[in-house]
Amino acid sequence: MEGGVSTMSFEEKLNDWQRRTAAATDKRPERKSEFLNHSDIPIQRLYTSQDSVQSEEDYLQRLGFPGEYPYTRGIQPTMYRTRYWTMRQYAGFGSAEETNTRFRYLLEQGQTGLSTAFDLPTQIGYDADHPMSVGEVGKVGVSISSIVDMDTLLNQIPLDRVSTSMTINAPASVLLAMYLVVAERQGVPWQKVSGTIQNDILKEYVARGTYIFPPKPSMRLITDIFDFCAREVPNWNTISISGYHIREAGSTAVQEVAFTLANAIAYVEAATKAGLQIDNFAPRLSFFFNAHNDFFEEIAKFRAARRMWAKIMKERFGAKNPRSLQLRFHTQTAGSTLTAQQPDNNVVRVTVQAMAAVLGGTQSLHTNSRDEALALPTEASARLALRTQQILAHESGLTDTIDPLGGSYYVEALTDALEAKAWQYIEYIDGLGGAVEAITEGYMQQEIHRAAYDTQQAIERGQQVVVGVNQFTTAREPEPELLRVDPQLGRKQTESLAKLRSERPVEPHRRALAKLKETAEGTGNLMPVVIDAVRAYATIGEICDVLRDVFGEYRPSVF
Ligand SMILES: C[C@H](C(=O)O)C(=O)SCCNC(=O)CCNC(=O)[C@H](O)C(C)(C)COP(=O)(O)OP(=O)(O)OC[C@H]1O[C@@H](n2cnc3c(N)ncnc32)[C@H](O)[C@@H]1OP(=O)(O)O
Repeated sequence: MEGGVSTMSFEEKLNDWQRRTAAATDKRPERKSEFLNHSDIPIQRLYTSQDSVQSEEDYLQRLGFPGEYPYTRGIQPTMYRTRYWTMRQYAGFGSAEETNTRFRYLLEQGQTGLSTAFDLPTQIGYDADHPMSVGEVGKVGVSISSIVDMDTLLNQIPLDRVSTSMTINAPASVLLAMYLVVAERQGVPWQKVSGTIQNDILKEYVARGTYIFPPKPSMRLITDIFDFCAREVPNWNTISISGYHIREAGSTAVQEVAFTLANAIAYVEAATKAGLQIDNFAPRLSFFFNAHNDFFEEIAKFRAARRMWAKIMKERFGAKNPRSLQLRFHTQTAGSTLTAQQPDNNVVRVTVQAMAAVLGGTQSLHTNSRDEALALPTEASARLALRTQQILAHESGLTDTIDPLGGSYYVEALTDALEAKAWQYIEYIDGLGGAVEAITEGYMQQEIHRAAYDTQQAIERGQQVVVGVNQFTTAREPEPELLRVDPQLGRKQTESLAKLRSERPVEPHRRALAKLKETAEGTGNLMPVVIDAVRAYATIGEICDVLRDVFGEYRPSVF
């Protein structure tokens, strides 16, 4: 020290602080000997400029400006200053009529997009009157067997103004066909229709389970949709490549990003191999991520995923259209973190998770309802979940500047760390021959199971606190009011299907299914023939049965 002015460099001062602090912890130890997040990334005591952006050049390379490559700070130049994310609550139960009522209620309450939950029979391509459907009709979502149900579901919903997401995978082409036929009946041109189908079969094999066909024909169905929509339904998001379910199955945040992007690479490869031009279909690929509990890790995850996708599309696939490089994603708060105990605590969890999604730059958001660990949400709890988003958008100030946590020493360091670890997985999966191979061998499944097991152990040992479950428990609380699905629905749907089958014109129906079979056996695009089958009142079960006959069914190995 000379004249009171320190001559120590920043680094020396920092090292000095580290030494002094470490010495102090000898007397008063920190809560844990090591702070590791769920992805096994060590969390330092302190982050400084040394861990973050190093220079203006480094900033331009790694962060860039919003709306510009590599999109770390967001895909839109103005983000929420121009338009909030779409508030898109996942909803559906019972009959098409009941779900239509819920849809219209949510829109009246200020929701800005729709998202459809289908029941299990619909998701695996069985009609409501199939023996496999008994006991499941309308349970986890709405029951849709034919265009008649779809017409009711979308009654008085203006399809040229409201965008609709449909969580449908193996039979995605059938539900998309139904949606387009309803639009046609409403007089809305397909050019004006917008929405998303999940259509992500690879994660069904890995984590979610509603597959029908083996990988090869499934990839064909998906590629056919990319191709058809690029020409006929240009505003339709043809796939929602989902890390959400991978995370719900117990993966880490790093695995969620890595496996999702590995699956996305497989879809792009399948489509380019089928002769599609990358910049024709890539702008309509979309993503779906989980917003879990670790606030900063989640924000970093979204930012890392965006940067990685931009690099993958530019460097690996040579995409030129900026829209092909932009990772656009929907987020849902983590269902697996909701607890049946003390359900009001879930409102707090959901708020924190939703904040992470917003600070991570999501395009669309579902906030879970407080009672979802117990049943499908009641109207009141669905409204509260929507209000949570509205409060974040309109009251919190989170939306007034772009990427408010950009430049945070910690968030930037964590973004880099997540990215580095996710690339390691992607390289490993490339080495196995890609995502389809990795899934067939059970690699992703085993990695997820290992992470899920570790979490469960940590919770059971009390190392990971779940408020109200393994700490801060209370005596039993009163049961909240729950939504119950009409137990008579299966019978009612069976009756209406019998009526449809007896009233529809026989010949067009027969011809449409014969044409579908012929096309499935050949190589033509399946979308136009599925649409014709829907127009001829073929049901989802009938269409999927034709495809089952030609394609066979997927039987998973046990991992
Ligand atoms: C758990 C459960 C289960 O397992 O069953 C599930 O799966 S539930 C799964 C539920 N899944 C979902 O709900 C998936 C939802 N996904 C989507 O909505 C989509 O795929 C999405 C993520 C791309 C979001 O699409 P979106 O239409 O809501 O939002 P977008 O961001 O595309 O915005 C709509 C239009 O506004 C434009 N726009 C947006 N923000 C700005 C801005 N700041 N400045 C200028 N323009 C803007 C966009 O470019 C776009 O126009 P243009 O189009 O012209 O560019």
